[in-house]
Amino acid sequence: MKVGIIGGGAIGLLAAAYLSQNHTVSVFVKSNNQKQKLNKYGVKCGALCGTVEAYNNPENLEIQDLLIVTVKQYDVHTIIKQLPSNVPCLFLQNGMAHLNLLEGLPNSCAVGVVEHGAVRMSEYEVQHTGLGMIHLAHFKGPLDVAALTDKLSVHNFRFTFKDDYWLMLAEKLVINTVINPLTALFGVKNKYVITNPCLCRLAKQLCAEASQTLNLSFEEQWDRVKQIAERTGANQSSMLKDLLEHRHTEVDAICGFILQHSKEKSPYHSFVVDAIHALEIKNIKGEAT
Ligand SMILES: NC(=O)C1=CN([C@@H]2O[C@H](COP(=O)(O)OP(=O)(O)OC[C@H]3O[C@@H](n4cnc5c(N)ncnc54)[C@H](OP(=O)(O)O)[C@@H]3O)[C@@H](O)[C@H]2O)C=CC1
Ligand SMILES: CC(C)(CO)C(=O)C(=O)O
Repeated sequence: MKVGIIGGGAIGLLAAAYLSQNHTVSVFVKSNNQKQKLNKYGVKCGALCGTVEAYNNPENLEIQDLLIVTVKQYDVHTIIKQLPSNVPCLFLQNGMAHLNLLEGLPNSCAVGVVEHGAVRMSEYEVQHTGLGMIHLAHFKGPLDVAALTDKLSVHNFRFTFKDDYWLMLAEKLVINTVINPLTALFGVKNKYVITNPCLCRLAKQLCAEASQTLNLSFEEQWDRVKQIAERTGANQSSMLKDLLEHRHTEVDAICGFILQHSKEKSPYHSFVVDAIHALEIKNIKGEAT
C-alpha cells in the first residue's frame, strides 16, 4: 500500500519506521529542514531504519491509498482542509474533540487509540519508549477497518479492530482526563496518581466526573485508570512532557471535552482546564515563579 503519514512528530515517525518495512511510506511534514533530513537519512527507530519519501506540501496526498493523520488534536482543523476526498483517512489523536470535524469530511475515516509510547529525538529519529497496540475503529464511509488492521500490523507494531469507535475513544479519554492533568500540574510520573493518597482522591473525582459525562460505569473506569497508571507508572504523561518543553497541551481536546459535554457541574475539570492553561501562559510569557 502507499501510506501517507501526516505529521513527523513522535507517533508519525514511529509509524513511518515500522510501516515502511511493508509499505511505500511518504511523510508530510511542515519544515523544509525535516523534509531534507528524512529524504537523506530515512527514519531511524532503534535498529530499524525505514526509507521514506518526505514532502512539505500537500501535492502527493492524493496518490496515497491511506492517509494517517498524526498531528496533535489542535492541528487537525488545518489538516482536514488539505485532505483529498478520494483517500481514506485514519486519525490517531488523543481526546474526542476532533470527531465533529471528521463528521463534515467526505472521506472514509477510521479513528485509533495509540498505546505505544514514543519520543521524537530529532527530525528523523524516534525512540520507542513503550510497546502497546493501536486499536482502530470505523468512523464513516466504505472502509474495511478490520482488513486494514491485518494489512498494517507488523512485529512490535500491531493493530487491533474495535467495533465501537465511541466506546474505544471514551475509555481512553477517561484515562487521559485523569492521569494527564494531575501528572502535569504536580510534575510527577504516572504512578503517583494512585500511590499519593491526595492525588488519588483528586483522580477519583476527575474519574467520577468523566464517567458520569460519558455515561460509563465509574467502578469499571476507575479500575482501568488504576491499571494504566500502574502499567505506565514510570512514564511522564504527554501533558507533562508538553509543559516541560513549553509546548501547547491537548487539555482542551481531553479535559475540555468533558467540561463541554457534562450536563452537571464538573468543578474538578473546570479547575484543571484553567490550571493547565495558566501554566501554558506562564511558560509562553516566561513569567517568574
Ligand atoms: N507520543 C506518544 O507517545 C503518544 C501520542 N499520542 C497522541 O498522538 C498524537 C500525536 O502525538 P505526538 O506524535 O506525540 O505529537 P508531536 O507533537 O510529537 O507530533 C505532531 C507533529 O505534527 C506536526 N504538524 C503540525 N501541523 C502540521 C501540518 N500542518 N502539516 C504537517 N505536520 C504538522 C508537528 O510539526 P511541528 O513540530 O513542526 O509543529 C509535529 O511534528 C497526539 O494526539 C497524542 O496525544 C497518543 C499516545 C502516545
Ligand atoms: C496513557 C498515558 C497517560 C500514558 O502516559 C497517555 O496516553 C499519555 O500520556 O497521553
